[in-house]
Amino acid sequence: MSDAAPFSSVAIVGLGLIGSSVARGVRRYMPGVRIAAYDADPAVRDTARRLGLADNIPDTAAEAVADAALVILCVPVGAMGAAARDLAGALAPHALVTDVGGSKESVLAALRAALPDALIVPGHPVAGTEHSGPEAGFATLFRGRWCILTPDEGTPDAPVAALRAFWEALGANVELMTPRHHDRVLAVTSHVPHLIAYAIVGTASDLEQVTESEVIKFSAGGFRDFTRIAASDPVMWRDVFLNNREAVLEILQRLTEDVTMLQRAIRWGDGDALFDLFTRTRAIRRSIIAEGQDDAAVDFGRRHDDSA
Ligand SMILES: NC(=O)c1ccc[n+]([C@@H]2O[C@H](COP(=O)([O-])OP(=O)(O)OC[C@H]3O[C@@H](n4cnc5c(N)ncnc54)[C@H](O)[C@@H]3O)[C@@H](O)[C@H]2O)c1
Ligand SMILES: O=C(O)C(=O)C[C@]1(C(=O)O)C=C[C@@H](O)C=C1
Repeated sequence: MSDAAPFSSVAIVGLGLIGSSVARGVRRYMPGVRIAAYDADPAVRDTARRLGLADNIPDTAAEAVADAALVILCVPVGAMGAAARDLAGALAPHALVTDVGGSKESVLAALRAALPDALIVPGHPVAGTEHSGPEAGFATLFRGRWCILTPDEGTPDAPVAALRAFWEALGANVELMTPRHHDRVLAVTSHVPHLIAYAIVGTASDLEQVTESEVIKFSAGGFRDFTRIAASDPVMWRDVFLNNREAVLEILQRLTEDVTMLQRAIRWGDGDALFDLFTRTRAIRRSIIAEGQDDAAVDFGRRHDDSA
């Protein structure tokens, strides 16, 4: 185990974009930490073995987690319960169980129900791409990104500190919040934006007056950016919406009111209302960049820079 590594052995369950990025990150930033991994899909296990993502990739989840000090569930949020049930009775004593799911309240409930005696500290690295699968991951995915942990109030400090140190070793900045607050924040910053992208790309492809070839031909700029988001994994996003229903519906209601306001401004030629809103939104974009959080370009560089 390297000096900095907070866990001597980790088991990763689910070897898609996020699981394979964690595996690559552990190899690069915590050399010496033993990695075991499992994926329910045999083809993914084969690919992961070929890529050398872990020291051991057995054919059952129970074997993968048997000796792990940290178990990280990296499966779609709707599969968390099933993945956790596969581990029941197989966890090492004192193992810490965490996850990377994009919604937290329902995931925590599913993990608790499946593993009532386990020490669980849920997590969510707010970093990703529109790609999925074991070949899409890269070691630097979490660098400079936030990772949100949502421990219970009663959780002892030591495991939370160890998990914080783990994500920091992968390059992330860590913040703690309640699962409920997480779900409300992410509904605004991630979930509804994805829904809007899915909706506009679906609308464009349904338009009768504009042919599909025109949509493709003229998809520069704005629409093209939406198509990147709308190419994100259908299973992952179906599960996120079904598991963060309440917060997403609340934000959608607010959005609908704001869109109606814009409709009215356009109809009545209220240029000031449009100008004021667009000025405010431009300022938000600029403050995100000033905080170093915009990095389509940086990310592109990272992915191409990443030899792992
Ligand atoms: N993609 C992103 O941008 C992103 C970012 C942050 C967090 N997340 C979260 O990470 C999780 C994984 O997302 P991803 O993008 O890596 O998805 P992915 O589709 O790339 O990988 C998911 C993997 O989980 C496996 N799997 C499904 N059910 C399983 C089970 N019961 N047991 C074992 N393996 C199982 C699948 O075979 C697949 O290989 C999701 O919960 C998602 O919300 C995703
Ligand atoms: O950059 C992207 O492609 C993402 O969609 C990443 C993104 C996000 O919305 O910011 C997507 C889902 C997550 O759970 C966390 C991060």
